[in-house]
Amino acid sequence: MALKVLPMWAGANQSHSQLGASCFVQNKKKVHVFSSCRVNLAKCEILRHNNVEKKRLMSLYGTGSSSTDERIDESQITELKGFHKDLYSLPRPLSAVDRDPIGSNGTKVRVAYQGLPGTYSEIAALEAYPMCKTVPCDQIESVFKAVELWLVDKGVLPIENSVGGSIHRNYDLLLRHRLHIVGEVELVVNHYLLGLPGVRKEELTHVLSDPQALEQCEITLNKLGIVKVSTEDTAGAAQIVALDGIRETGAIATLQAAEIYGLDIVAQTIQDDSDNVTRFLILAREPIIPRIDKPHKTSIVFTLKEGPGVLFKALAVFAHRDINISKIDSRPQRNRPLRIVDDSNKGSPMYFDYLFYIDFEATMADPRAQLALTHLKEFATFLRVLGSYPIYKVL
Ligand SMILES: O=C(O)C(=O)C[C@]1(C(=O)O)C=C[C@@H](O)C=C1
Repeated sequence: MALKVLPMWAGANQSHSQLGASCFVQNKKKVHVFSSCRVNLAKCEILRHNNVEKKRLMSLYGTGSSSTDERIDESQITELKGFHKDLYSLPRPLSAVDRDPIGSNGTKVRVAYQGLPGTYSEIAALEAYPMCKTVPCDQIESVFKAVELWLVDKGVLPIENSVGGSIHRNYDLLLRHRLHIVGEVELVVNHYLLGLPGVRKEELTHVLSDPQALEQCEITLNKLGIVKVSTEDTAGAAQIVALDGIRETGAIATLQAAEIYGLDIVAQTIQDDSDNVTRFLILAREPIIPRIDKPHKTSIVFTLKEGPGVLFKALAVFAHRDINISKIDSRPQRNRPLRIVDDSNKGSPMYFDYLFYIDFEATMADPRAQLALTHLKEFATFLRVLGSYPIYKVL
């Protein structure tokens, strides 16, 4: 078999693992990631095709499995983790491939998202890479694993909403994994109330949806006196309504979900705030080379030593260099250890009083940003750059 090495590794050591990994990606045309039982029916043909390829690659790289299951499940992900182990301990070359993640059409890029087809996350993936192949995952954790294990190129993560604020469990995942933020997308989220064909709003007693979506429609739903029930994602809610066939149960989901699962639109724009915007991050294995010809932002997370005025000092490192801070968030961690991965991808539990997340408007290629972070390190007990990426602008 002819090995084709990805340009990403040019100039780096061409170890067996690197060649293996490159080959793995090059040959793996179609992938699908599920860690448990929810299979996306619309993608079954991909699974069938992929299984043959997967078995061939696994036996080729000594990770052989004779499983007849067509899905890539948790045990296979564990096997593949061993296979990629060496890769993680190597120095990370910067990627020039991804110089312009948002704006290029993203042909052949495979982007993982949580949920079934028709979620807002899938729409965000297509906004970032209009021609990409979207890959549904049953859990947000599987999105991270899919990127880490080279099953896909990118992952999409909802991170904050104009009504609900930061999605803290997703921020925690950023720390537990060692992926890099390479882009962001801001999506205007218009929620639709969906029901079985012919159902009227007055008939609905229960509504299913993702917890964030339910929160964004809380006032409207309370007025209607409808009982809210959480599901994994909005499209999953639509699928349950379609499969269960209970007239009294509706779903809050996208217009796309109504079409995919054959539901009627009972009401539209049902969010409490008409300017309902969710911000998504695009994650990748490698950081991008920050450009200086486009406005960028950098996301960091840090913890501080105890003492009076330390947060003031931390913010001053940016103010002194005229760097605008576009977001600041803190997260108490007092009694809860957080498993944090370091550069060698080894995880260790750490206790913090507070984690501070900051987005500032400069790239890591900007000397002002480098000086600010060097200064911050003087009193930070922990500091990680999550990524430098172009600021999303609505055209
Ligand atoms: O369930 C979905 O459709 C998602 O993409 C997730 C999600 C979120 O968790 O914030 C994304 C956008 C909306 O804010 C509602 C739900």
